[in-house]
Amino acid sequence: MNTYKIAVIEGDGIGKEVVPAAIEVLDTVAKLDGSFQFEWTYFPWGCDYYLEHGEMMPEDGIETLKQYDQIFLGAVGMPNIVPDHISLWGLLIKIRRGLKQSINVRPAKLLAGLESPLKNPQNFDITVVRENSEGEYSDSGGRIHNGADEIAIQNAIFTRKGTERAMRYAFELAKNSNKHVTSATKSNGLTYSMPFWDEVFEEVKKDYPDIDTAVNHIDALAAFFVMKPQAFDIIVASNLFGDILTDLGGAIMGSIGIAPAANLNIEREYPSMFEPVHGSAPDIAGLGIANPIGQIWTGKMMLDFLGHHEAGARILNAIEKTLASGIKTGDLGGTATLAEVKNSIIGNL
Ligand SMILES: NC(=O)C1=CN([C@@H]2O[C@H](COP(=O)(O)OP(=O)(O)OC[C@H]3O[C@@H](n4cnc5c(N)ncnc54)[C@H](O)[C@@H]3O)[C@@H](O)[C@H]2O)C=CC1
Ligand SMILES: CC(=O)C(=O)O
Ligand SMILES: [K+]
Ligand SMILES: [Mn+2]
Repeated sequence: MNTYKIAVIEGDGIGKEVVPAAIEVLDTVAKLDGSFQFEWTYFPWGCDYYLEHGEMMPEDGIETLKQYDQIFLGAVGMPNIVPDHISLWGLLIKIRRGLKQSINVRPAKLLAGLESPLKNPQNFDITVVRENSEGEYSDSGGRIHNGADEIAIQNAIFTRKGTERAMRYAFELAKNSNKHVTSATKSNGLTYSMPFWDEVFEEVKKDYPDIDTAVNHIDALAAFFVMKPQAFDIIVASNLFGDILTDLGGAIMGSIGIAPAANLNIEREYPSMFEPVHGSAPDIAGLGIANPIGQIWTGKMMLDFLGHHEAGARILNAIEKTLASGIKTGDLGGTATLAEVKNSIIGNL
């Protein structure tokens, strides 16, 4: 019997609701499978912790996390109490970088039983490979002067290593699944980073002569997500472009509340972190009405990463069955509670 030691960080807002629900689902599927089990260790890190301790996680938090196989996280952020850049850089982004989770994989596909807000959604099935360690998410810059003279500078960092790594990951995914790769650029507006991005893409694609490629500016790409999402397979995008595009990916599925994600340490040197696309949703936190599917599907991605593809497929099937039977939370136009959706998924397992 394999025992996986998982560090659990529920975080803030609806993270505290959707994570326990997903853990119940994962424990159920483990029992049914019989070949593995989870050992969950909870860390109370987040904005409440910050109010008490003045930091989002302890100083040795990254070292602590290294002792676990994987990390299962909900969401971080309570913007009315802690400024978002402090909470995210103090926990979420600190872990992504500290544990070299350089790739963020975010699928978006039409699920059975779900109505897309698109009028005519074809059977789209997209995987966004988001560069997760650098790019526009940067703490390089500064603010000087006050009032009318005030200046803010935010640098974007693009290294050859990081750029190439994300692109190669996308091409490898495409190679193994007979798909094509689209690069998200904006080299008409950004004069250094995105021309560099385009050059690296041209170089990397030479190593994959059998894989079809396309290059789209991110603005047009966003429009195509609405008009013809079926045109895409694998998309490789910078940190910020991938961030924005994957909320849109959630939206065209039906809700960002169902969109899953995986922050991968592809070298498997440190734990990876599995957390859904959505944030802490302060507007609905504590009401028991959040959609747990994003977190549950994220659990499926963790199972896939651990090599339990059959157990993972079971979860997605159970999710689709629940949706097809009309049990949906408010974000999907339904009236079910979080608990009702979770219990239905467990029943379908
Ligand atoms: N990875 C993370 O931990 C992320 C954290 N955040 C943080 O979350 C906080 C709120 O950010 P927002 O921009 O409002 O984004 P958000 O994703 O938390 O919420 C956007 C909208 O989607 C809805 N929503 C999100 N997840 C849902 C779910 N599972 N079920 C039903 N409805 C859901 C919310 O109710 C809200 O109306 C901020 O502090 C932000 O920094 C935002 C995005 C990612
Ligand atoms: C912070 C955020 O929105 C994300 O990483 O998806
Ligand atoms: K999240
Ligand atoms: Mn985001």
